[in-house]
Amino acid sequence: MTTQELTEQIFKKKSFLCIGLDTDIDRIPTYLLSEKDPVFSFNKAIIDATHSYCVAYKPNIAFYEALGVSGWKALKKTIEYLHSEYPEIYTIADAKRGDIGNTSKMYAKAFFDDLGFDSITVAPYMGKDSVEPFLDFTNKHTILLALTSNEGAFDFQTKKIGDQELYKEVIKTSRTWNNSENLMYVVGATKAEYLREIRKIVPENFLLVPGVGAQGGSLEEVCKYGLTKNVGLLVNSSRKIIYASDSSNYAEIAAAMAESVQNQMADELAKL
Ligand SMILES: O=C(O)c1cc(=O)[nH]c(=O)n1[C@@H]1O[C@H](COP(=O)(O)O)[C@@H](O)[C@H]1O
Repeated sequence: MTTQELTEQIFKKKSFLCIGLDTDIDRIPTYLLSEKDPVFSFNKAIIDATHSYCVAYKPNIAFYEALGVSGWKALKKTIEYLHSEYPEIYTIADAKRGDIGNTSKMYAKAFFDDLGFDSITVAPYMGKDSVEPFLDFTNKHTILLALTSNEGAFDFQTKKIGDQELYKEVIKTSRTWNNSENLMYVVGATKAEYLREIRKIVPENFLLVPGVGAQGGSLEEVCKYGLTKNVGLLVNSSRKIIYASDSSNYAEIAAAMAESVQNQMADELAKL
């Protein structure tokens, strides 16, 4: 999906919500465990109930890999279901990959070609030749970790090299790489005030902002510093939405939670 198509969907649905499919077999309603593929059943119900309130889904690959072959099958069924039933939805493989060039190329093929995701999260630590194999793909986005939502972000990302913080160096340098127009950046909602500085470097790029909901980030603050005239934000919430209830009407309750976030987003978009 192109950036333009994503932006059109955002204005159409008045939402820049990304729902994280961090589907944990230990947290889904127990009655689903008797089903053939409990993880897919859960995802399908969540997607059917919430798709009109969001523009993107982000399965976190760890939750699927942890289950071995059955987890990978559930992931594949989930992405195929999205492609066939809701092709307008933008998909993010939260895989946080990145390796020497020929290995990155294989990761890119796995997530873009085989699974058909629109985008993937990538760690910048190994530099240009580890990221460019992802950027080679047309109409696919590479979402580079810039300033993450966790406490450990302060261990390295905000440390200065020369006269600027590492996360700024990552963003600035990545803009010189081949096909850098395919880049988006991860910035944690828990560090919303940093968005003011980040927007000076990347006034237009889309940012994936996780950390509202369970991690306590504020949507209002994120919008204050991060929204652009073309929106430029995908705000992710996982646990707060998908585990809003563990009763039999869990999908309905998740939809109500997603709708309330979408309503706040519609208010923010109305201010543009
Ligand atoms: O790349 C990510 O999506 C990510 C980056 C980051 O800085 N912080 C962060 O929480 N995430 C992911 O975003 C999701 C947040 O989940 P919740 O805290 O449950 O909303 C998880 O899948 C995290 O792995």
